[in-house]
Amino acid sequence: MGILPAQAIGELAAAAVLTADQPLTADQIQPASLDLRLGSSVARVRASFLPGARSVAQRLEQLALHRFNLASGAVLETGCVYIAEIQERLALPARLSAAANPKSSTGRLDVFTRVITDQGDEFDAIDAGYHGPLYAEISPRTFPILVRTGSRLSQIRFRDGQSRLSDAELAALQKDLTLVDAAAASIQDGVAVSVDLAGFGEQRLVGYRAKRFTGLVDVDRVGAYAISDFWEPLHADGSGALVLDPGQFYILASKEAVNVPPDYAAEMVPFDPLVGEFRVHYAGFFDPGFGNGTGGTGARAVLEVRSRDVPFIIEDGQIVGRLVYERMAERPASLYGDAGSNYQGQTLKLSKHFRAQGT
Ligand SMILES: Nc1ccn([C@H]2C[C@H](O)[C@@H](COP(=O)(O)OP(=O)(O)OP(=O)(O)O)O2)c(=O)n1
Repeated sequence: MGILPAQAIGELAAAAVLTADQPLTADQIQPASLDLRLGSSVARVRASFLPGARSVAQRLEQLALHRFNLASGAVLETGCVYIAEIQERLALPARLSAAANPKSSTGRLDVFTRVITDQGDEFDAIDAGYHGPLYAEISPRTFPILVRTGSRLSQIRFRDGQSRLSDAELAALQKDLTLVDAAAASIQDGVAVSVDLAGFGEQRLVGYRAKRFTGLVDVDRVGAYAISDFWEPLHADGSGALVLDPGQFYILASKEAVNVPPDYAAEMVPFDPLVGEFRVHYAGFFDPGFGNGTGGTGARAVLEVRSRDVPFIIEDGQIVGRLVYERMAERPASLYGDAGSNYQGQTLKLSKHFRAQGT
C-alpha cells in the first residue's frame, strides 16, 4: 500500500502497465513520480472540458478549432487552451490509481496544466484500473511558451490503495522527524503552510511579480533567461503585508522549511477558506527526500500566487496551504536531492529557466 517509488515505476514499464512509442528515459523517473512527455499532436480548443461519457478524441472532433504538430516545436499563447497528446499510455490493474500534477517548473512559469483521460470526470485524477491514453490541457497564463514533442510539463504518481496519514499520525511524525520547522505546527487535515513576507537576505526579497508582454520561454532551456526580463523583484516594506493585484502572478515562499522524510511523499493543497480570494500554487507534489539532507534546515516551499477578481492583502505568516503526507509503498532507491535536482535547499527560487542576475 502506498505511493509507488522509482523502482516500482520502472517495473510498471517492464510489465506494460505503462507504455509509450518511445521507450521511457531514465531521467523521467523521479523518486515518487514519472514525468509525462508531450506527444506530437495538439489541438487548440475554445474552452476547457471534461470528457464525461465520451473519449477525449471524440470531444476533440467537436471542440478542436485547429490542430498542429509539435515535432519541430510550437508556441502556446497566453489565454488560450490547448489539448496535447501525451506519449505515455496506461493499462492500470484494478488496485492501482494515479494522480497527476504540473511539475514544479511548470507551476513556477504560471502554465496551467491538467491531465485528462477518456471518460474522465475529474482533472488530474486517474481511476484505478484505467486503460487508455492521457492528454494534457495546457493554458499559459503569463508567459507564452515554446514546447515540442518530448517536453515535460506534468508528472504522475501511482497509488496502490490509500495511504494518507491521519492528523494524529502527522502529529507523531512532526514530533519525531520535524515535517515543518514551525514552533507550533498547526495540524488539521494536513500540516499548515504559511507565507513569508519578512523577506530573505540583506535586500529583504519577498518574492517576484511576473512582467506582462514578455518574450517566450522555451520550457526545455535551463538557465537561459535573465530574471529582469520576466520578473520584478518585491522587497519587504516593513508593513508585513503584500497587496496582490488581480490578474498578476506572484512567486512567494513559505515561512516554514519543509521536510519530506524518505518513506513519505507529500502534496500541497489549497487552504480552503481562501479558495475564493486567491489561488496558491498549481504544482503540489513534494518528493521523498525534499528538504532532507540540508543540515536540518529543510527547504522552503514555493508558492505560486494569483489574486482573483479584487485586490487582496496577504499578511506575513498567513496560512495559505496544507501539506498532506502519504506513505510510500517502499523507500525509493534514490531520493530528491541525490542528483540533478533543481530545487533542493531552496529559499526563494524561480523556475530553472531563469539565471541569477549577472551570471
Ligand atoms: N509548490 C511547490 C512544489 C514543489 N516544490 C518542490 C518539491 C519537489 O520535490 C521539488 C521538485 O518538484 P518537481 O519534481 O515537480 O520539479 P521539477 O521536475 O520541475 O524539477 P526537478 O528538475 O528539480 O525535479 O520542488 C516546491 O518547493 N514548491
